[in-house]
Amino acid sequence: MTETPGREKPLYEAIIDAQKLAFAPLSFHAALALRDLGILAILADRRQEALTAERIAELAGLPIYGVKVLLESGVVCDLIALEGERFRIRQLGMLVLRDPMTRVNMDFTADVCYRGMARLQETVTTGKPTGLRELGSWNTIYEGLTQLPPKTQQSWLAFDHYYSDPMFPVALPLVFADKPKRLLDVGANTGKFALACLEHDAQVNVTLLDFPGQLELARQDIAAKGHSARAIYHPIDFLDASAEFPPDQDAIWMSQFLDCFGEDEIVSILERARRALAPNGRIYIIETYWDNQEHAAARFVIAMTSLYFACLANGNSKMYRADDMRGCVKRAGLQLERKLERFSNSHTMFVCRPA
Ligand SMILES: C[S@@+](CC[C@H](N)C(=O)[O-])C[C@H]1O[C@@H](n2cnc3c(N)ncnc32)[C@H](O)[C@@H]1O
Repeated sequence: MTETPGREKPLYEAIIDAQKLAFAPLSFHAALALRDLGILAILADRRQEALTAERIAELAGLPIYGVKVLLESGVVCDLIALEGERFRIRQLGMLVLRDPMTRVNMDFTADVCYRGMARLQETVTTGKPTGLRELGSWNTIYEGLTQLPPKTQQSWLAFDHYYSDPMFPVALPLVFADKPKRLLDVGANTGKFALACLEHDAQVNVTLLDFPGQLELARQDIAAKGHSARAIYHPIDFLDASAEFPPDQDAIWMSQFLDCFGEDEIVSILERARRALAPNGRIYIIETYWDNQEHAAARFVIAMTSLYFACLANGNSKMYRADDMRGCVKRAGLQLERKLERFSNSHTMFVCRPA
């Protein structure tokens, strides 16, 4: 892939961008405080009338000094406009307050990544997820997912689900066009896709593969919806290359899963998936490739997510380019039967069969 450099910005704009980077952790916390202390909501609710700092402090029930500090940082960060002595919310402030993607990303950054990310340089030099120490003493974040503090776990799950859930209804007809009777959900997490499959097709049996804690959450949700009879829970550590998958699967589903592993691990997982296929079975790999995005915001979010994988998740995984995954597919003895590029906003589906 060749990146064509765009025209350079004027120097004065680049100087401001450089200062935004220099102060990024501070402006991040200012935006978070403006959001979570209710100041942005106060401004949004009274968008027609600009408010003085004193009035905002009064409405928020906060000391005037801190409110002024936040408001003024919000002004230079373009969240808030200053009109004479009064403040009014701007478009960026509205996005921080109301845009679901921005909220999910800010919560994930604040609750999961923020403290650990200060160890990024150590991660790069050692290849270890050194930031994970801030959350717990596991080798990977996945081992500890169900033991994270509630707010951290909630922000992790919200981030995961935000980028998966809307894709499931688009993917279901594609996967079920082949009428699979046995489907394996590899890295099933809390069972959202497995549950969607069980509700979509009354004939399908689904086996869920993940760590035991995640499977227990899935088991509860699937039982609550009355589908326990067609669900099998198979605890596994995918890093154990000798852990084969349950065989004779018509469809093997891997959604936003392979990005949790390094390339050699991906090849090992795909080889085991290949061996678990029934004669006409297919493997469905769904990923968001950072080099294959329509919108600059999606490309930015996906590329930044690699820093989380490095520093907090496991130290050797990342968001891949489509060609990286194509290479792993080939190494695992599979052929790419179909490639559905951005079949659902940011997601690309590889449909694979044994070569
Ligand atoms: C990013 S989530 C993807 C969840 C879901 N497939 C989706 O589309 O949202 C990755 C899942 O893989 C599981 N996982 C990662 N590494 C694992 C390992 N070594 N053994 C077992 N499960 C693992 C995690 O527990 C998590 O549930």
